[in-house]
Amino acid sequence: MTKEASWKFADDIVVETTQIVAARTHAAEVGVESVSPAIGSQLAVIAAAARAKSIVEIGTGLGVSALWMLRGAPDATITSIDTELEHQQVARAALLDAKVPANRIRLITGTAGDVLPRLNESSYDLVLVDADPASVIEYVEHGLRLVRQGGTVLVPHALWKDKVADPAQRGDTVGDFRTLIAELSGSDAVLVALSPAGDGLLQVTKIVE
Ligand SMILES: C[S@@+](CC[C@H](N)C(=O)[O-])C[C@H]1O[C@@H](n2cnc3c(N)ncnc32)[C@H](O)[C@@H]1O
Repeated sequence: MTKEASWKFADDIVVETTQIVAARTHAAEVGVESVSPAIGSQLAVIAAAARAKSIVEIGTGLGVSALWMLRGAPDATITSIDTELEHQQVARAALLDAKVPANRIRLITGTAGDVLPRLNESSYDLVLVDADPASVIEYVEHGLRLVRQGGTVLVPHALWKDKVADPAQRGDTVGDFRTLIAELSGSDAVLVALSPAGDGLLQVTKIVE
């Protein structure tokens, strides 16, 4: 068996809810890349294990990652940022359809770079970083400011289409992911794990305030 077969297996065994399947289909139709089923299920497990009550999501998309995180942490409030109002309208409908109470869904339409500085520091259990990859380092810095001690920043696509691990690959996004992973891995302020499922999931838990 190849690694590809194992990754396909990890995606294929996941059972998604009807709302997640619908959101994923809708996202594909409008060309938005949702987290894979294997990553989504991992997000749910992390959210559940953290007993997350407050989540920030950078990059709502059509709601796939939000639906997964709230499946793991059904009591959580999600604050999700996206530049596209149409994406968020579909995501809100999907979350409501999944019985997430309206008062726990806070969707902010805007640029993450403008919105993140306005959020309170050390106030969130989880921050998911999944918007424009050119700003991933900036968003993770914000994420680590926003999570409480013991909180976790999650970065899907951290292996960026298998390019991060390939020394022959160059480019700003690849370089930024390499820098991010290397710098965080050498930091005493966080615990870091890089899961190779899907397109990679970087998990960064803040252990020092
Ligand atoms: C990869 S998609 C998010 C997918 C979503 N997390 C999921 O798995 O269902 C990236 C989203 O980030 C949004 N986006 C791009 N640049 C942004 C920015 N500067 N600030 C906020 N959102 C941004 C896009 O509109 C898009 O909906």
